[in-house]
Amino acid sequence: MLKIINVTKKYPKSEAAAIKNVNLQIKTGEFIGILGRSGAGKSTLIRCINQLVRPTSGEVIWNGKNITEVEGRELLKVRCDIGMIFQNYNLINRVDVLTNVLVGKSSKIAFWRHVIGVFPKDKINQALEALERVGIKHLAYRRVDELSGGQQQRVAIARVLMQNPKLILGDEPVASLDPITTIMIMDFLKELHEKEKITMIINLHNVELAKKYATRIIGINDGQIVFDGLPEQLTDDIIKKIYLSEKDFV
Ligand SMILES: Nc1ncnc2c1ncn2[C@@H]1O[C@H](COP(=O)(O)OP(=O)(O)OP(=O)(O)O)[C@@H](O)[C@H]1O
Repeated sequence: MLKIINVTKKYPKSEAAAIKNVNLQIKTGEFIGILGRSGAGKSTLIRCINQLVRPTSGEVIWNGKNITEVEGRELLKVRCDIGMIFQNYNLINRVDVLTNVLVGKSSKIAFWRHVIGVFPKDKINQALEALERVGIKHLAYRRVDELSGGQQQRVAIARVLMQNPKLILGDEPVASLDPITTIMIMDFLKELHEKEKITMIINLHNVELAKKYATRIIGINDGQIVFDGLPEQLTDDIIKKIYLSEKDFV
């Protein structure tokens, strides 16, 4: 489904690469938890998958095609297949939940179509259905900035579901949530993964969460993969290998 071949990303003006020669193969139906300390390169890695960050070198093969140079409509199609949820939800504040589900943040045209009231009825019904699936249809006409963090993350998930994604990327989607809401959101992602066979690649700060939900864990340290295995293989020594940096020993 997804192959990451020798991917390196070096941001302009930074001395070191954020990720270095990363190689990964992800199969349909996996639930991947990515672990690593702050700055290890987790966000960069998942953003290289949907091309929000363009790799400096290497290839990202999505369903047989190298997407590192894909642009325009073709890139939009890839981003439809690969939904993404974020720590800060990435919603349009001051507008209602339904509008947020109907339009992506990047889709200004879709936003104006809504403002002038020309969204097709079937799209509205589809959005309401997505909200029902995440359990917040009753909030459809509330402004998103009046909702709790957990409710806002559900709106973001409903928006992604509108795309019928084959893969969902999560960039620390529960990092801003309290423990109970975290479990509710992670349970919901697991349910989507199991019932709808959506592949998940989720960055997580918390080892226990990764062990509980992921079918495979990838550990990144200093831009490189230092562990790739099953949750039960995550021993204390491996956790140290993921979280301790060479700089800690200097
Ligand atoms: N846009 C950018 N420009 C320059 N450097 C960047 C940029 N984004 C990230 N970096 C650097 O790349 C490295 C990896 O960052 P990244 O955000 O991928 O790590 P992370 O593991 O997701 O960290 P966190 O858990 O704190 O979000 C860091 O050294 C960071 O400072």
